[in-house]
Amino acid sequence: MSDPTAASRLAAGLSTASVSDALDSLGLPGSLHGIGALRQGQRTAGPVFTVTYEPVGETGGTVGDFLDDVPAGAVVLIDNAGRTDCTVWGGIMSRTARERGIAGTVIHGACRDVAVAAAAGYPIWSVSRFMRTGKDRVRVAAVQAAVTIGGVLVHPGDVLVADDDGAVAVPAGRWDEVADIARRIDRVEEAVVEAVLGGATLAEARARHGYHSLQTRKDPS
Ligand SMILES: O=C([O-])CC(=O)C(=O)O
Ligand SMILES: [Mg+2]
Repeated sequence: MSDPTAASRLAAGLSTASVSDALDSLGLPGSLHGIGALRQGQRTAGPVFTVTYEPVGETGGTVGDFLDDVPAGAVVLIDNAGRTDCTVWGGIMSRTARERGIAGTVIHGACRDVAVAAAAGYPIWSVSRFMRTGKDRVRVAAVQAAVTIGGVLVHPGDVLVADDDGAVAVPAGRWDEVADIARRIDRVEEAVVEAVLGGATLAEARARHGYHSLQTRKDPS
C-alpha cells in the first residue's frame, strides 16, 4: 500500500479483533503477540516503515536517526528483538513524529518518556516501557527491510492496524480482501448482538449468524 492516507482511510472503523479474525479465516499470520497499547483509546493504521536494531558493545550506538526518512502517514515498526532492558524510542522522537504527521509507532522492545508521548497525543504500542536509554546499547542495523516479530514476517509497506487490543500487520497485497472480510465479520457480530437485544438467547443468536466459524479457515475454493 503506497498511499499512507488510503491505508488509514480504508481501516477506519476496523478493529484489530476483526482484522485478526479475517486473517485467521485466510490462514494468514499477522497478530503481533506481546505488543500492547501504551494508553487506551488510541488507534492508528497505515503502511509500515520498518526499522531493525542490533546490540552494540560499550559505546557508539544510538536511537532514532532514521526518523527524518519516515513519510507522513506511515506507522513505524521497530524490531529490537523484544529487548526490554533499554529503549529504542523516547519523547523527542514522539514530538518529532507528531509534528511530521507520522501515524504511530509499534515497538518489539521498550520506549520511554511516555508522559511526553501522551501530552503530544502520539500513539505508541510496545512490549514495555523503561527509562534506560538504548544510546550506547543498540544501533540501527537496517531500515525498510523485512522484519520478523514473534514469528510474523512483516514487509515495508504492509498495512499495520493498531488499537486498544494491540497491533496486527496485513500483507499489502491482501489488504483489500482482509478488510472486506473484517467488515463482514463486524456486520455479523453486530447482528448477533441485535438478535440478543431482541430477545434471542446468545446460543440462538450465534447459531443463526454462524458466529463460531467466522474466523475458521475456509477451504480454498
Ligand atoms: O533514548 C531514547 O530512548 C530517546 C529519547 O529519550 C528521546 O527521544 O527523547
Ligand atoms: Mg528522551
